[in-house]
Amino acid sequence: MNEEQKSLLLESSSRFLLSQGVKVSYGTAGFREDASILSSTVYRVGILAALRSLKTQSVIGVMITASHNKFSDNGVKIADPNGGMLSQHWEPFADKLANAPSPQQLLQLINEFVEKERIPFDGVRPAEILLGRDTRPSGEALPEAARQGVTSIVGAVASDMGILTTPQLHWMVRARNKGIKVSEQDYFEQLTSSFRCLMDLIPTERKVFDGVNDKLVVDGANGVGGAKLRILHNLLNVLDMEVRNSSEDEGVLNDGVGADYVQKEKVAPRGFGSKDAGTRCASLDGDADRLVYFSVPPESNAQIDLVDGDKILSLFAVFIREQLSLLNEKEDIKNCGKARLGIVQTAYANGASTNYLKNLDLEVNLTPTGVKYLHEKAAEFDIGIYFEANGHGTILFSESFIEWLEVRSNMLSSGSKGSEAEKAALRLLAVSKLINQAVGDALSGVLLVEVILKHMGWSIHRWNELYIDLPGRQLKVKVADRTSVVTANAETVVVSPPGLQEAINAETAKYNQGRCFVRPSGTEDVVRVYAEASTQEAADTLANGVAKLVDQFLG
Ligand SMILES: CC(=O)N[C@H]1[C@@H](OP(=O)(O)O)O[C@H](CO)[C@@H](O)[C@@H]1O
Ligand SMILES: [Mg+2]
Repeated sequence: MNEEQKSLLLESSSRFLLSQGVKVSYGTAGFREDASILSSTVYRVGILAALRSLKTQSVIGVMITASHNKFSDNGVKIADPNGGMLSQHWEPFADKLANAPSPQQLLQLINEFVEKERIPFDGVRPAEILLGRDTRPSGEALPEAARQGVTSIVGAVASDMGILTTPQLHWMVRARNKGIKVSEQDYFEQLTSSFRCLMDLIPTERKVFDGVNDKLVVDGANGVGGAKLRILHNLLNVLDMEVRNSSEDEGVLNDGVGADYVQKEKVAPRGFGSKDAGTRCASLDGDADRLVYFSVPPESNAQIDLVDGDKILSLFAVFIREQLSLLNEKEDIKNCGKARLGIVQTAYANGASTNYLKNLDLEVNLTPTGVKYLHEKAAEFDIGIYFEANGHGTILFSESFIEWLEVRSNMLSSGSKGSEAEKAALRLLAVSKLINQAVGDALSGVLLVEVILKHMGWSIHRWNELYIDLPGRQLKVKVADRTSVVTANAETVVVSPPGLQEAINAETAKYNQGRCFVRPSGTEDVVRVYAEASTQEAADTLANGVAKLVDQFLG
């Protein structure tokens, strides 16, 4: 770094001093804190993004959101060149940068990192950053802090893309680096055209819908997703859809609404009740990267029927598998049998979903919690489908498989127009354009679920009956130091403290179909306990028993 660069950094960072006593961490999904203390963090993430852009010589994204956290929080995360999460390799530097106590120490850190990573400054393409934010009022001022961070690197440019869902921003970064147009209109255009293509390819004999009514009602968590879904709905003009909880005029963001609340509490969000009994309902989270479905029972105090991320994954897997087997039926393209379809879940996936998928002869992989791990694993397959139980997930298509599909669909259409194999190839191509290839995206997820249900002729109840969830319970245990819990085998086994896993095993063995694991949360200061068993009562007792063990070993 030359002297001009150093003095620019010193000068601008003196305007964003760290609040006293604040220690932030990049965590599972970026920095999240009370919005009032975030401007220095966002400023520093601006610097980080510009450095990442120089290093990768690509466009980088900065998204200001705290997803499902409470209204008064906000947060910031980075989208890497392919639209995915920030490389894990850079996370320790992100932590150090955000916590550097003074401008001088900040400068020293940056200088050392630039040397170590050999970040090029001269004679290279200047850094370019896309900024996005959700609808939180605290997000109005924060993009300016990010912009000042970005422009404290000489020549760097920040483009403010305005209010977006997290997946829209990730989509734009990915598209920009592939040389594709990146406006919000382009995003909507890609989603609507691929959705229409899938609708046109629905087999005519299946167009009968076995549900009582075909209407979908969506809970927008009073966040950014509801308003965007309304736009999409108007553009499509073919879906019978009502969007509720779509802005702060209707209620507080994430307060008794949203996918996180619905999935964790297993209750209907505010604004939904027995009047919706039997109707297909869905819920987005605060920044619209998670999606769950549910239906409300007629009795007002009964539990909702939750159709979670595992079941969305299963629906997608059934559909993709059907298309691959249609392709296989065509004698001359048996090669597609080589297409590797992989499923990726975490240990939180309901055991019944994993059994169901394995019984379909699918390869199921487990990774640690956090989308960055699932995404990485799914990218190893020709088609990789990943979902967390909480509704964050997507379907990844490898570049080579897409090329193969394009060639095949062209060959097929010259030979046998309108064959089943050709339609299957076209459907898979349309899915690859509809479903977000960068991150889980509730808007594209809703459209894909809706069109697959129509394709299958399934109601939400038929879909929910793919398998019956095993009763489960999740608990949080507050301990002195959660980092003293060390796990292995995709977080299913505790290796430290010694003796804890043996005690968990002994407890779990007492229960029919018992399964239990514990791990330190990456976003909250707690150890999480997850238990499953053949009855709800047994799952509850197992979870409570293991929570006590955690307390005894670590309390
Ligand atoms: C059990 C659970 O839902 N864990 C969530 C939660 O992570 P924890 O590390 O468990 O706090 O937040 C992550 C980020 O949103 C999400 O990826 C993950 O699935
Ligand atoms: Mg989210």
